[in-house]
Amino acid sequence: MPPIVEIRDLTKTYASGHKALKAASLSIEQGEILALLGPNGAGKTTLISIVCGIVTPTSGSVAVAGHDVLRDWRAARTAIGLVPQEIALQPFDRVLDTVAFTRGLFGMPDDPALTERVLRALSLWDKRQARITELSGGMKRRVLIAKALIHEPRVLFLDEPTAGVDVELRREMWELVEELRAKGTTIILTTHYIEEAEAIADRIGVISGGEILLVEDKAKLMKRLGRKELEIELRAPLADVPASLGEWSLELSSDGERLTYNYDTQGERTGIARLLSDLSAAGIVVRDLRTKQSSLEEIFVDMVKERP
Ligand SMILES: Nc1ncnc2c1ncn2[C@@H]1O[C@H](COP(=O)(O)OP(=O)(O)OP(=O)(O)O)[C@@H](O)[C@H]1O
Repeated sequence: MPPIVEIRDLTKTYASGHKALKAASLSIEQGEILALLGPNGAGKTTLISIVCGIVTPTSGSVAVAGHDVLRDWRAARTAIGLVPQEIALQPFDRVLDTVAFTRGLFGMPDDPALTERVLRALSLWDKRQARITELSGGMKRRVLIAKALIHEPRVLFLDEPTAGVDVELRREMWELVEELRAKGTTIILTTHYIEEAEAIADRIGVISGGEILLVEDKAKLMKRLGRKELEIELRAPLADVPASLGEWSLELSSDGERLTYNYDTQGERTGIARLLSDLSAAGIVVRDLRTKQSSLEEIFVDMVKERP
């Protein structure tokens, strides 16, 4: 199946001269949940805004459900729902009208049964006659989601859906995202919360300084997260790693006093017992051992730190 969203060599230079995106490319498969992780100012909102037709790209192309977002913008827009970061709602409108009106904006006839389904799914049905101003922040955010879903988009963009929301509501949102995906909706969310990406995404994309640094299957990334380091402190410094230990791919510190062994915690065996016996057979005396696990957070921070 062709990707539902195809982003190719997308760049955006704002009028200020700021390069918010530098040749970003990304393919999003139908039915997946992709989390875009990145620090403030990385270019996440710019990327989403271009896909949704709110910002014009400087160069590159984006197609949604096979429709170019510039040439064929109407068809592309119909395939997309966007839940923006900022809560922008008319304070005195009623919940039901706000949501139903949005469907009209897409040139679609009113569908009271669908409106009820969407509002019920978001626990807003009891509040349908409330004015926006009478709602809590979390409820307002759910109204934004209802507005984004009411024209039955195939792709839903959530720009930091749980920023400033309490833990309980955050979990409710995650469940909702999972339900939508089960119905076949493709979901792209941006987030600062690594645990959010871990909890719900199928794939994780890391963006920093306008570049997509990595897009990887979460399970694979978790495997990488599962890597551990064993630091072996030696009684006497080594000039080189002996050839008999070649199979272990050990790294020797520049002062020759430490060896580092990387291993996969999810593998059946770590090999540490055999490594220690091989070290002893090579006449190497170990003074101390330390293990260190790299977390997704560390991987993320390291990747992002290397960029300007
Ligand atoms: N309209 C604009 N004019 C000029 N610069 C802009 C404009 N919009 C965004 N930028 C700049 O582009 C860069 C990327 O911004 P963007 O909002 O895409 O980042 P982000 O990854 O969504 O950040 P955050 O996590 O803070 O929401 C930032 O440096 C921002 O200041």
